Amino acid sequence: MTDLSMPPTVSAAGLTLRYGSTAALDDVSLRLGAGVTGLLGPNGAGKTTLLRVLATAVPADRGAFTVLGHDPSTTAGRQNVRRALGYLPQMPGFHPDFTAFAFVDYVAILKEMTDRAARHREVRRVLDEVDLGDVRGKRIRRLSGGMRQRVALAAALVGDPGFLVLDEPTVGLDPEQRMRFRELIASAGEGRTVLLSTHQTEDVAMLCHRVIVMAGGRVRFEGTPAELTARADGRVWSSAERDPGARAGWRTGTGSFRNVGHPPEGATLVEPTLEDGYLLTLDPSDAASASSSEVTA
Ligand SMILES: Nc1ncnc2c1ncn2[C@@H]1O[C@H](COP(=O)(O)OP(=O)(O)OP(=O)(O)O)[C@@H](O)[C@H]1O
Repeated sequence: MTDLSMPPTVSAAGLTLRYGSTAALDDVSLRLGAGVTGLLGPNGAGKTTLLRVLATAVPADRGAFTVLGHDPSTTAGRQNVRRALGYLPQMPGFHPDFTAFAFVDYVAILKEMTDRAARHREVRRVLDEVDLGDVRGKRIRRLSGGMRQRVALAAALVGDPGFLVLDEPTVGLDPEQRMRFRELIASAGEGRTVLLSTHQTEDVAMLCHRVIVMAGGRVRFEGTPAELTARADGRVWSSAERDPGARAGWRTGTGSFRNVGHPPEGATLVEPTLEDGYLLTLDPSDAASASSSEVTA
């Protein structure tokens, strides 16, 4: 479990990054501890930008952060952050003619593993860890989408980094592959800090200890998945017809409507999901939600 009474492994304060008039990051502060933290937000919320800043791929205009005590504002500190880091970017750029082994080996060379025998042992170890030991000699273009994502995860795991940054790793995977990937992320989160950006609220509900919601470059919520779900307590109800007062409402498989918003007097309340809490947190017209989702950390 993430225990934030322990010193955080990653700590950021006031991160701000603008692209022209767009604030991709607007005064973002956060603390991450061991375990998997989910990062949710709509398209353009700033998730990828935050991950790229924390992975030292792009510098912030303002603000500061540390990873496992290393401060990337100096050259030496940045090098130490990179050594402590595994990064699975949104579009892992692998050459399709590489074999899985050759690609991960290439990443290991970039990670300064100069001893060939030790490096090859490490490449075999991480490929075994993601269950690709049997296909390590196969060319990447002959692997399925799920296997390619596992190759990218293996590359991120080279050197056993203490901080793992995963940018939408389950996008485009079928349910079975996604489930397999969840297992791998969960085991990767044992004893290390993982920040997982995703559009899948299910991923967050099933595997994260903590969740951060971003929108418009700002952190809108930070807490546990149960706390995010609880934001929709008393806000989801069923009805025979679509309730015109609902923020969202749809007919379910049973024929009744499921509504999210402010229920009318006497409504039949139903159990909320994490997705309901997430949607209400994002709703700018929802005053109750907006005020209590303010993050002070
Ligand atoms: N290199 C760039 N140049 C200009 N604008 C950018 C650049 N990178 C990001 N942005 C803008 O910054 C904002 C945040 O983008 P970002 O990719 O971080 O969002 P996101 O939450 O990861 O979105 P998605 O879920 O679609 O990946 C968006 O408005 C985006 O258009």
